Amino acid sequence: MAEEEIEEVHVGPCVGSDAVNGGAQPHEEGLPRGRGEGNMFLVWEDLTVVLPNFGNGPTRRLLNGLTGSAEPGRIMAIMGPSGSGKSTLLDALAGRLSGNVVMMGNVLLNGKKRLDYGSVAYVTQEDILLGTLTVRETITYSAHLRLPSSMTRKDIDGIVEGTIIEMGLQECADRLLGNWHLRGVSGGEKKRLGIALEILTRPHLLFLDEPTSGLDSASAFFVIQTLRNVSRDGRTVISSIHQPSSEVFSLFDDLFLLSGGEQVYFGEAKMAAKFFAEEGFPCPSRRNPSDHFLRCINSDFDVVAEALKGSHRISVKMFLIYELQEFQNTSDPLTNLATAQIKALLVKKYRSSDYVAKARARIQEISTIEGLMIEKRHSSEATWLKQLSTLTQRSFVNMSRDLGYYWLRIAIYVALSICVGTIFFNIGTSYNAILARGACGGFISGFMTFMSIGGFPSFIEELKVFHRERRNGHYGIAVYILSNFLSSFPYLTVMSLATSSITYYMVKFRPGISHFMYASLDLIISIATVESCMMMIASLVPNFMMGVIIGAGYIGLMMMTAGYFRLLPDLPKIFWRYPVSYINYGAWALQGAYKNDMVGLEFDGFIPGGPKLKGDVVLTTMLGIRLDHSKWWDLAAVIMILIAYRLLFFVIIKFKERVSPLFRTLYVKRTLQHLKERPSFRKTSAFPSKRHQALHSLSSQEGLNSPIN
Ligand SMILES: Nc1ncnc2c1ncn2[C@@H]1O[C@H](COP(=O)(O)OP(=O)(O)OP(=O)(O)O)[C@@H](O)[C@H]1O
Repeated sequence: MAEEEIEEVHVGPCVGSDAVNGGAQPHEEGLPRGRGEGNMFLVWEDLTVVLPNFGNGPTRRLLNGLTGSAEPGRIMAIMGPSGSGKSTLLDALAGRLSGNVVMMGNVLLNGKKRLDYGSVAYVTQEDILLGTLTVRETITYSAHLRLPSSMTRKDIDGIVEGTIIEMGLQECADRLLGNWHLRGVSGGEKKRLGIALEILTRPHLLFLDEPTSGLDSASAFFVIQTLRNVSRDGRTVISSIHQPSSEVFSLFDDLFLLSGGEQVYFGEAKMAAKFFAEEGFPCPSRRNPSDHFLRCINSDFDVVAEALKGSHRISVKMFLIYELQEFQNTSDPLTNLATAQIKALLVKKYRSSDYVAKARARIQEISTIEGLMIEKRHSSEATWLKQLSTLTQRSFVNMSRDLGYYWLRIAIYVALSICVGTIFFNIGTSYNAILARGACGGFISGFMTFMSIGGFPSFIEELKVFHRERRNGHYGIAVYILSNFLSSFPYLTVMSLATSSITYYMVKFRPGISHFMYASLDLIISIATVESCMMMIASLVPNFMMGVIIGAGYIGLMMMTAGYFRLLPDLPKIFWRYPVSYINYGAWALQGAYKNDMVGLEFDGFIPGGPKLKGDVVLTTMLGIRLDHSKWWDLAAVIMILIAYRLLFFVIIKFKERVSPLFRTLYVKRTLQHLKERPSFRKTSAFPSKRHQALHSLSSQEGLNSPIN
């Protein structure tokens, strides 16, 4: 039976088709084709994505009336030339479209408009990973973060090892991924790791954006074969792929072929060659089918040919012309047609072909499969406490291995402290020492905390991982904030203790262990506050350079109004004194440090041998410090500002997550209104059917992804 089908498929003698799967269809192999626990049937109908232009220019259709479906037990390739809309289609199906584009049409999961994808995973093109961890550590931490807390460590280790073997990562399992100062694993290994992280929890629906880009053909084959195995486990796998080899192509069950946002073909991958042959473009012998399809529909070839025809200067160009001519003359009846024409012809032919009828029938069948309940669940099943301990541990390890996070700063702190110690050495209690003590305190609580900005680049890297994991629903914001604080605290303690012990004993501030402890605590909290402030800024401006500039400006402002460069009572009352100096952690930290050092001390008077000046008097009259509250209140104020910054980080992220859908709804409404007013924006669909029109009107009534009328 399978062989008969191969005969039917191989109209064009392309190489590679079914070389691996032997032409058997998964549903014939008894794979899930119907209702079942966790099975995910995805249907998209008349899917259009537009990039609105509210000016006079035309609105761009990135995708135009696409219809298709994906089923459990099968792996689908989304193929097309560069810029044809592969990533946009994946994003639309996964509900990840960027804010500036608008989607119309329906995406139905198990017959229902998607409310929550539950166990859905998305592997992006970009590798966002912590370079300081090994492959095994990365998978292990991810497993502990997401797998049920009821699982034993042994069970989790078993799953981790299984995943490492499944993705062929054994050889590099104990190598670091690598960052700016660590040489790490190869790009292909990182790609495989990215996939490993997503298949770890066996998601029911898996999207992958070009998982084989940058891989050699053997690795690409290996990756797609693994994904095919995942699909055979009853999972639905959809992957965009650029130009697979014939061996890789033959691993796919279904193919969705795109060109310029138009649907050229949707159906079984092995039938695509037959479709092309039937429409007059058979795949020549010894040509890779995917190469043939892309050559037929990639209109960039026209541009290249045009550009080359006028030029005879370089032999390479001549060679390319020859290649093109050879392709046009010898391959098949497509001969002298421009690829733009071939593409238009194929799009038109496909719409009236049997393949559409077959696909439509299957989509209808899928839609009648009783809507399976998709539980609204998170992709993590670990308890909050387990997530907190795992994240804290992972972050701590990352900080310990990333030179730029703390170690470099600790070294600079030590060096600067020695400089401060020598400059203000044994400062004493002379009249002149009053201002010197003030200056020294101002420098330590100002510049030493300012240096925390140096950890910003490393923090931004960590934040990227947080955003990726957050988007995939691995854990909440609060657990991340707390884990970041806990993991950084030991480093802050080392940094502050090193600074205060060197400066304290060299400068000879107020003696006594309690005074030393207060000075250290004041510094720890101040540095933690600056770090929290940078965290808040990073949540607003995730761009590295912008973040550093804005952060430096903000902290500079805080230094200026802390009470050293201009005494607090002398600050202009409006704005600078009230409220800026009151919400300034530096002002409170400096007041606490001055009180800690000077209350109880006695200084020489202006006239040698004259009456001594009490520290309290010096503080109030010369340094503008109010003594109506103790130094502990000052410390409490800094702690409150620290908490406020962390809360602000939480609120900003939550606000962005909650409010952006509202803005998006408004944007969609405005776009639809705009398009309604443009008669030129006509609806085209590969599958014009009464059913999807009915669905459209339904979705309009429900205020869903409304179509254009
Ligand atoms: N958010 C967006 N804003 C503006 N243009 C966009 C947006 N998303 C996609 N596009 C445009 O839509 C077209 C298709 O992009 P897409 O990334 O989906 O193509 P692709 O087939 O995945 O390309 P490649 O193979 O090169 O990754 C491109 O011209 C791209 O510039």
